[in-house]
Amino acid sequence: MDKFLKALRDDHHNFSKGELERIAENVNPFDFFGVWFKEAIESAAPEPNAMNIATVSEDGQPSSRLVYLKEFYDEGLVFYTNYNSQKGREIAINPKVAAHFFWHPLERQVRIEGIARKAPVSLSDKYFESRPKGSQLGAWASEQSDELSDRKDLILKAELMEKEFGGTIPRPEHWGGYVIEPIHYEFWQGRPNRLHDRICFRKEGTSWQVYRKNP
Ligand SMILES: Cc1cc2nc3c(=O)[nH]c(=O)nc-3n(C[C@H](O)[C@H](O)[C@H](O)COP(=O)(O)O)c2cc1C
Ligand SMILES: Cc1ncc(COP(=O)(O)O)c(C=O)c1O
Repeated sequence: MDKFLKALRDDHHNFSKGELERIAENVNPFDFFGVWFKEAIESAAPEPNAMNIATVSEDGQPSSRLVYLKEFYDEGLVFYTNYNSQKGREIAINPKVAAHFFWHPLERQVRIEGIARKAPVSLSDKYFESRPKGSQLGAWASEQSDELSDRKDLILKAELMEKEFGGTIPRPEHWGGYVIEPIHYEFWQGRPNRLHDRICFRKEGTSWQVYRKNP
């Protein structure tokens, strides 16, 4: 085995930076997520809003990729993307998704399962307007996830779009937000000897069932 990989394999890092005692029954996991997210931003965690999103294809093949969490909306988590992308096409058929955050300096991860729905048009418009012009043109130029035979075509398309629109770039209909409505949360805090804390919330009707899982 490669000696670098061996060094990693042999580094049995003992998680010891925190603990997660039982959370009171009446805590809303969304608010709890907000507290952890704020702490992640305040920590040295790189890209604390980078979240892995997993979707599943029509034939059951999961795939995942990082996106940026851009806002909380109505107790949902919002990210923006191309609706015709692989993830967009998969969500259109099966809106069940999983989201995952890892905040290394805090030795914490959060797992979320939920349902993704397109964000209201007004929210997507507002966010699109706030993006740098280059990224706005990129959203027009990129047929995200489709095969690209030559990068030059992509650059050319962005230049053409710039000429076509001039000043203000409208939001393409195929680009916008998804709001993930969580139905399950897991808050994971690393603990010594692999005896980690895992506190979960499962939605039962309109309330949340809180329970602890074995590490
Ligand atoms: C840190 C990071 C953040 C990203 N954020 C986004 C994002 O917010 N939206 C997006 O469409 N792609 C984002 N990407 C690119 C995606 O990971 C992915 O390559 C792209 O969305 C195409 O995914 P798909 O083909 O599975 O649909 C990001 C990549 C990284 C590494
Ligand atoms: C293709 C793509 N779309 C969207 C985003 C995120 O949105 P924004 O560019 O507005 O930060 C990213 C971030 O890396 C991205 O790579």
